[in-house]
Amino acid sequence: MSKVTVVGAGNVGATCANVLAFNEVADEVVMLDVKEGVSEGKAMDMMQTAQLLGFDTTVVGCTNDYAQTANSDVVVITSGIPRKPGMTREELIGVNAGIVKSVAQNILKYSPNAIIVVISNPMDTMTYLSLKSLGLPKNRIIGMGGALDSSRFKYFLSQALGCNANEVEGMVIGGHGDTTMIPLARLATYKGIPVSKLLSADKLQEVVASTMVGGATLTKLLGTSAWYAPGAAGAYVVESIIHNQGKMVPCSVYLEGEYGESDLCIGVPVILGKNGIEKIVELELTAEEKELFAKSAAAVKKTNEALKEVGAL
Ligand SMILES: NC(=O)C1=CN([C@@H]2O[C@H](COP(=O)(O)OP(=O)(O)OC[C@H]3O[C@@H](n4cnc5c(N)ncnc54)[C@H](O)[C@@H]3O)[C@@H](O)[C@H]2O)C=CC1
Ligand SMILES: O=C([O-])CC(=O)C(=O)O
Repeated sequence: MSKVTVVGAGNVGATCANVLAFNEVADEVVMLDVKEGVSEGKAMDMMQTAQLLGFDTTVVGCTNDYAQTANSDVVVITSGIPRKPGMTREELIGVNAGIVKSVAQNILKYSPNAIIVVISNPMDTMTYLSLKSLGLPKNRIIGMGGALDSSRFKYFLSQALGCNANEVEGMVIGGHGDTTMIPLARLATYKGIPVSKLLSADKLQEVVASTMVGGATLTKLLGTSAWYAPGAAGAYVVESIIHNQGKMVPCSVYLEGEYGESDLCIGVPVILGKNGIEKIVELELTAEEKELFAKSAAAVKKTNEALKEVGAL
């Protein structure tokens, strides 16, 4: 029996739960929200698609009843407010730090062995907060951002190349912020061919820039932040863990000297499996990439400092 809980049944949480159910990633998916009846309603709505879509996962909704989340293998935290056009993710810290901290503590009471996937923004800082306040081993606290950013990178590359996005490889490391993301253009390929051989330097720079502000662009169009790709990216990370897939996915994880950094959570490639983070992969970066990474880490650390100001740490 495998069980996943998704906390926050809003745009991202409900989409994530829906993808988990549709793909039969777990036997049971529990959605929990503070809004009376919303999780229950969305769970019932999803269960009424089971016959149409042909899945056997059971989706359960509850209003703030953590007993129903008991013994989850993986818990996804999406609770908190999203940004509005013109805002940065970092501006959400004041409201979201308190929400994420209390949710993480409640979760652990009922699922002491769960692996926790943090999605709420500012995600790297919320991952750091969860790790520090729960005191769990670092392999069990994973921030989701790189899976989404890499998917957007591959989308923009495929648009520039005029090819199928499934045939493009690429990774985004660094912080999950408009200015902290590092799309690794040097390592991106189309069917094994470096994209730098197929696109001009200017075009490639355009793709990198579009990827970095991918979330902001959608927020401007939608009036709130995106949810289809974020929810699917959350489900992708959960599936990699629950099905012990051993996939390499950039995730926000606690560094202790890797990439020359320590005491922060930031996006780097990791191998995901049944223990959560099975291994941190250390890429050989160029001097320029190393400099970008150091700058990104400094910015993430600065946001982490605000956790003390808002009384969360
Ligand atoms: N890491 C990433 O790649 C991404 C992160 N996000 C972030 O995910 C978060 C959620 O975004 P959306 O789903 O669009 O927002 P939303 O507003 O649609 O949903 C958030 C839900 O959290 C619930 N909630 C608030 N406090 C709660 C608590 N204490 N316990 C349980 N539930 C609680 C709300 O009632 C609401 O239903 C935001 O912080 C957003 O910035 C969004 C997209 C991508
Ligand atoms: O842009 C936002 O605020 C939400 C998010 O993290 C994303 O879609 O990448």
